[in-house]
Amino acid sequence: MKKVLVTGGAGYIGSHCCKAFSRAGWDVAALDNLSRGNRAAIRWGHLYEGDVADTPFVKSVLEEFQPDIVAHFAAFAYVGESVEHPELYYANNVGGTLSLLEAMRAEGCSRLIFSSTCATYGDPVYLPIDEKHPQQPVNPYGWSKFTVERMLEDYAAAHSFSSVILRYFNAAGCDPEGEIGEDHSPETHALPLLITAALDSNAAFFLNGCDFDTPDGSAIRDFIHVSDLANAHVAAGERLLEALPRAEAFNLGTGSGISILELVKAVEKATGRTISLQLRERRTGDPAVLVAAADRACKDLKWQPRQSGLFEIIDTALAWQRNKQES
Ligand SMILES: NC(=O)c1ccc[n+]([C@@H]2O[C@H](COP(=O)([O-])OP(=O)(O)OC[C@H]3O[C@@H](n4cnc5c(N)ncnc54)[C@H](O)[C@@H]3O)[C@@H](O)[C@H]2O)c1
Ligand SMILES: O=c1ccn([C@@H]2O[C@H](COP(=O)(O)OP(=O)(O)O[C@H]3O[C@H](CO)[C@@H](O)[C@H](O)[C@H]3O)[C@@H](O)[C@H]2O)c(=O)[nH]1
Repeated sequence: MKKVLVTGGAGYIGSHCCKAFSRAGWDVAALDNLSRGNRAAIRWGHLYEGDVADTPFVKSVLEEFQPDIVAHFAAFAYVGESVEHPELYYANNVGGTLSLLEAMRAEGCSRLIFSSTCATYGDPVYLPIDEKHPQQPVNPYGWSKFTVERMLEDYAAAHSFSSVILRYFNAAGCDPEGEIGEDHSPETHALPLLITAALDSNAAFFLNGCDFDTPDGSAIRDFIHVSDLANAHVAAGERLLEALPRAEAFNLGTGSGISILELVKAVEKATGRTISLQLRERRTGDPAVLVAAADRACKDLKWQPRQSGLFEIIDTALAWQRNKQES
């Protein structure tokens, strides 16, 4: 049986990937320190509880589980926090990944899927953004992920590492079967906060800037359903088993941009409620528009977003949040 070790497997995207790999017949184990994840999200395979930066621990996990590949999600992932505390991002995202790579090298495991981001591109110089677009991050989070991408290219050249770098646009939505979802504390992402503002009449949604150079003044993002992202990882895993020592990058998005104000209206429509909207300053490090060209993933990974219609994204996220409120 093919085996995948999922770092960050108790987190939002990592847990959905554990489910997708398991469904596809892989033996799955998660490695997570639960700093930002949830034990309840571990439903497919064993949890090795610990830190990716703990090299002896990671080596012992690799030795015991003997994965064919590692899917590396464990990281800090908030743009705003990275601007205020860059040290956390360089330590965990860059330092943690370096420790992981060294543990893998010591144990003879040389295939990795890496969770990267459209935040490595910075402010777009053309749209939609393809993989050849210049990478000029505008926040420390983006720089931390860009640095790891460079590390993976160097490890491919020097140490025969094979990696697939997946640059996600905005992950959203929840498992359509309701088994897992998005559970951050505190939550900072636009869609779950909008749903909370719709369901709870005491909550408001704070719009970060309405003076972007976009048709309605709010930022535009490319929302991709988390289950579509998960399926791309399974395709990447299969490709890695055959791969040459190189680092290949793929964008994962839909190619359609949605403004945050359009998202507000769509959540109001889905819930039948009015959202109390308050304006505040732009968040530092926030590009106006991020929209993907994902043709390379469609061609080489034979991947298509199939569940990323806005209705489906909101519907699955809403079902998850309603269920959480009731339990
Ligand atoms: N959410 C998005 O829209 C998005 C977009 C692009 C890229 N990404 C990337 O995808 C990955 C997953 O994002 P997410 O939204 O699921 O985040 P998340 O915070 O829900 O999950 C991250 C998981 O990693 C764990 N973790 C963090 N540091 C660790 C460490 N040092 N050792 C062990 N475990 C550790 C946390 O406990 C958590 O369970 C991240 O690498 C993120 O940068 C996310
Ligand atoms: O209360 C809020 C929350 C968000 N936003 C705005 O909504 C947009 C989307 O924000 P958010 O949902 O926080 O996503 P991003 O900041 O785009 O970051 C996510 O998407 C990135 C890719 O774009 C990933 O790299 C990150 O890990 C992930 O957190 C941004 O313009 C935010 O300023 C608000 O206006 N109010």
